[in-house]
Amino acid sequence: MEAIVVTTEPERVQTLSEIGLQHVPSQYIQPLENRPDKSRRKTTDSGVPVIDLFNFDPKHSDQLRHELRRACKEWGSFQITNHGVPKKLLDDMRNAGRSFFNNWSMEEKKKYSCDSSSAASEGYGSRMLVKDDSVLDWRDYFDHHTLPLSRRNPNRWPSFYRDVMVEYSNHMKELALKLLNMISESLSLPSSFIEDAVGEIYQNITISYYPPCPQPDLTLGLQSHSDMGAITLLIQDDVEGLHVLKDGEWITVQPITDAIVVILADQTEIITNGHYRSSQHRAVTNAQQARLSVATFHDPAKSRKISPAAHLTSENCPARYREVVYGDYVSSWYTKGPEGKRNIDALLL
Ligand SMILES: O=C(O)CCC(=O)C(=O)O
Ligand SMILES: [Fe+2]
Repeated sequence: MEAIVVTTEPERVQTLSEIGLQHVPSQYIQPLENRPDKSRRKTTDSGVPVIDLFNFDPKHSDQLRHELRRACKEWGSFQITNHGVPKKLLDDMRNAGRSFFNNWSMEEKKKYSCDSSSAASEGYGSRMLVKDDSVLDWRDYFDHHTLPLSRRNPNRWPSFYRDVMVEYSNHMKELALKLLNMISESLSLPSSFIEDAVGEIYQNITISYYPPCPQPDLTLGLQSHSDMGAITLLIQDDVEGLHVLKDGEWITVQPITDAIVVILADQTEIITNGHYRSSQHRAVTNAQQARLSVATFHDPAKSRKISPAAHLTSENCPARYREVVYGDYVSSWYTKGPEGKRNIDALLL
């Protein structure tokens, strides 16, 4: 007998927030061990590294490779300044997201709804995973398929920000490739090594909107995970909420208006044979203010095979990860859920 699948449109978190609930619905309550526990959160110590890129001036490249090496080894995430992306473009992108989430009616927004029954579908949604027994994130988002051009269809995006999105996509791709090249060099690999291993870049841009939450201590804006692809470039507004895990402690990534947060993702960990680790991160909520971030993901094609660089393996340092077809990795992430870094751990030899 064929199963009957009821696909009711899921509730948007913004609606729950705006009707003024005192208590969040039970599906949003995290198990005790995942709740943001303030006593375990360091805020005073040195935060994630902030690296000045000096607009890629070759005068600074030795120093830069050194700083990148440290940040990638010890953190897997860092902030960059003087990255060459116009500050106005960062603001335009944030303002585009704010206008959509704050100024559009729910009816207008829902015209752009993603297909909630399939993973990673483009558009406006709330639920990230396909499985429906997982705790829900206190987040709404709008995902855009931006690259390669064959999967870009700006008609699926609100017309008022199409030009901004295209310009932002171009700048982020260029920056991501420059960073991957420097990251390769920082491991004494040929400069294009990671870029070549990843192949054609698949880029998605996700605007995340975290409405105020009446019970921030019980919920997460986005559960703990590492990103699946190669490298993520993220901008946030001035509301704190992004945490990265470092030596068992959750560290707040302090908002810096003109900086871009770089997050190494799982395929970079595999390619570098674990010399560089992907960063485990999460977003928390707060009761007062909505928070907005824009994450740009750079991933391999689904058919791409990813494996550790031969240069980084030897008799003393054998390959630590099994080769994986990227599309299989993505399917397992969406069906099992990220649960921290469980997916990449499953590839460990
Ligand atoms: O909103 C944030 O700061 C984090 C977003 C994120 O980690 C993601 O979309 O993968
Ligand atoms: Fe992420």
